[in-house]
Amino acid sequence: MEKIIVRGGHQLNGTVKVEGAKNAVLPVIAASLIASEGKSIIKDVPVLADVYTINEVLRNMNADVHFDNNTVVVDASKKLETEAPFEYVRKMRASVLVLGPLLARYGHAKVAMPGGCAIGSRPIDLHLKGFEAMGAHVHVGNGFVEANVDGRLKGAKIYLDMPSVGATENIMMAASLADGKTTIENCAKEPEIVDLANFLNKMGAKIVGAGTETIRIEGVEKLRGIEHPIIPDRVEAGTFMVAAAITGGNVLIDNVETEHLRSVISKLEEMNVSIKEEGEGVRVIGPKELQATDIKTLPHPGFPTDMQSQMMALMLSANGTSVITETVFENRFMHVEEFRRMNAKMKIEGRSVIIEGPSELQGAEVAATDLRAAAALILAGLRADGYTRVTELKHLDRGYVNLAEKLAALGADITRVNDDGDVVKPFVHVEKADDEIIAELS
Ligand SMILES: CC(=O)N[C@H]1[C@@H](OP(=O)(O)OP(=O)(O)OC[C@H]2O[C@@H](n3ccc(=O)[nH]c3=O)[C@H](O)[C@@H]2O)O[C@H](CO)[C@@H](O)[C@@H]1O
Ligand SMILES: C=C(OP(=O)(O)O)C(=O)O
Repeated sequence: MEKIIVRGGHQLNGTVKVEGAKNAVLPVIAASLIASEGKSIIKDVPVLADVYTINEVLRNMNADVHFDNNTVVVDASKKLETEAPFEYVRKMRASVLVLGPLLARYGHAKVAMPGGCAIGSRPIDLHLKGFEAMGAHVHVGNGFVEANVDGRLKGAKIYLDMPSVGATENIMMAASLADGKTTIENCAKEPEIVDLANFLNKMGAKIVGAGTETIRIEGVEKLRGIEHPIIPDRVEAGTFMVAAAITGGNVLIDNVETEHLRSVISKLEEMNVSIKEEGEGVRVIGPKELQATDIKTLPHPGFPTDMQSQMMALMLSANGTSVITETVFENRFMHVEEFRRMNAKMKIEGRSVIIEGPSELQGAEVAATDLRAAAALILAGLRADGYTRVTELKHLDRGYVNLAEKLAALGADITRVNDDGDVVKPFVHVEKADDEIIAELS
């Protein structure tokens, strides 16, 4: 089993570049299934396990997919299969995002039901209600969800009980090819929704209002492949901001859209971290003493749940009592037990965690419980006394490109090793054939 070994106590200095956003590229690749003509050329794609997984989902449906040089090219113009089996959905919930495009284009889609995961139960009822409102028959049984429609989907007025990112994306993709107008109210406003709408509009869709709480879509008869660059990853950027802050370092983080990170920047500033825009990025300087603060996760533009565990790592080193309240996912505190192994002083009360800082963090063997927890444990390791060994790196590889190597380049004492203690490169090597990589992921 591979692990990352960090020895704390090194200030980070230098420049690091942020990759394209995982949560933007996955829906965009899924949306490329909708193009019945031409190729979709998706640029600035991060080399992540999740990207290989979604590419495999598409290949399995008979689409031609090539991934090289941070570019994914999808040709979905052939007749496609309309099913996604459990082996992919199990690895990555975002596989359900093929439902909307397939249903809209072929009138049929069948995808394994995603189960819960380490952060909560994560149902897809809002996606399905949206499809039903557009005239689809949805059947859930034998571990699959199957949706059918005779002819085209019909435009509809859809109100989401909560602003689900995935439901907004799935419905927006389906409505792009529906007959008539669709309105999605109380929809998600995340930057990744805007990126997907921009991609679809370039393909010929008619979508207005993405980034606000009402999206209006006028369906068109067909969409064609086009070229599109992916927005920078705001969560990776936020993770490096915390890395600079927790080590009292001075790091220029390049390729950052500060507008997407307002809530994170504002909280870091409350903790005495200095953040200044510089060129296409931000310079982050950690203070001598971090100040405690409180955060509550909320849909965008509120504080993102995907930065909750990294901020928890930072709060452990802050002076005073900090409170984190998680409102987006019901169970995203699995990392608390792992932090406790590092001598963290904190307790869970309902949906909140109370952190009495500063904790004298000690290196320990810890296991990543989900993707962001993996990053958070590494961040805590940058500060802790002695060696921290982080296992279960399959979570990390879903969403971070070369995190250990990027931190090492900034001056961290960090390596990734295999069972024999030999230093390993990250699991993905662009020069390898896709099928070799898939074999490693399985
Ligand atoms: C690939 C991707 O983009 N993943 C992101 C996406 O996940 P994802 O799209 O799965 O998250 P949602 O916004 O849909 O989920 C938010 C909340 O709504 C609930 N819900 C959602 C759909 C539904 O039909 N019924 C329902 O009850 C979920 O259980 C959760 O409690 O947004 C999350 C919230 O910002 C992020 O943490 C994830 O990183
Ligand atoms: C929860 C996350 O992703 P996913 O929805 O793909 O599980 C995440 O990116 O932190």
